[in-house]
Amino acid sequence: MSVVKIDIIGAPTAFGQPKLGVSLGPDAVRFCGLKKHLSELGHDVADLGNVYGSYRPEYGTHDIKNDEGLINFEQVKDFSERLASTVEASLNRNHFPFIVGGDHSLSIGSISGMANKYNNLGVLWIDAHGDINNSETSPSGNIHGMPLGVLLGEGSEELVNIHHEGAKLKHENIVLIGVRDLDSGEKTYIKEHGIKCYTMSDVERLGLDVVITKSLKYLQDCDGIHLSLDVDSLDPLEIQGTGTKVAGGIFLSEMLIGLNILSKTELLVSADLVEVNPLLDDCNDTAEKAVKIAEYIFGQSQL
Ligand SMILES: NC(=[NH2+])NCCC[C@H](N)C(=O)O
Ligand SMILES: [Mn+2]
Ligand SMILES: [Mn+2]
Repeated sequence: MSVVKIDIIGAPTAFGQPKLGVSLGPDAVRFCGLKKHLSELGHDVADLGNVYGSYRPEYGTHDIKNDEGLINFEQVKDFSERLASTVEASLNRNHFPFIVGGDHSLSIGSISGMANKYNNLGVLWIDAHGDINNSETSPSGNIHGMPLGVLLGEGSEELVNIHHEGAKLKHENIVLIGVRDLDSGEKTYIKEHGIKCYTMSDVERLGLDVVITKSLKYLQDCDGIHLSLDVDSLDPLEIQGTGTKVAGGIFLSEMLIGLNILSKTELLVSADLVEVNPLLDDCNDTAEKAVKIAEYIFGQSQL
């Protein structure tokens, strides 16, 4: 990757899911030297601090469901608006917004913030989950299981219209990678809309390097690519500190091979790194690994 101006944007939201601690993710990752490590790769790195909405996640409000069954709806909406504005401002300075979470509902805000500049944005979604539910298909009401659904224009209109009206992504511009725990409504949705999907079995069969190479080819006509990486895509044997672990995931060594390939494309314009929860972690080990992942996104290599 050529040298970029990286804006680290902390997105300490926890409203998209029920477990305390994920709002501490951005600081846990900072404590492992995120800024220093990215700077050592030659990039010009600024840490913009954390984005806060009007509600503070550490006080915990995981009990309010709206009429559509969405939990913490007002909080997620409010946070997403703020994050979208911060991301857009970063883009307007021609910087690379690097959003560190926080739960995965934050991608509603981050990707909405990209959509004014990129009207043909590609997304690589590396995750154990599809996060493509909507108010109808969600088994839980947790909005971190719905960001892709929202960005594709499904479900709650108020969430769909965040930052500006309408869907922010096209079905043909999304690639799901490493998924192994899809809800039945998600499976139907993916098939009906022909969404490109490399399941965990595909990753095992082909290798993550081949999967990423194929994905980049598939997205080659996009005007930019956003990476959204949920740390629960990794195997729980290596990643303790995250809220919805699923066995049989990607190992860190393989993730780094894939990211090394990704880092070579000039189309990569923004990224989210989400779901690090230090309260579920073992001595901040997951945050350490998240920093390693961040380094490889920005061009680190073993030699
Ligand atoms: N970003 C995540 N970890 N998402 C987990 C989602 C789990 C489940 N599919 C749900 O919708 O509730
Ligand atoms: Mn996940
Ligand atoms: Mn996710």
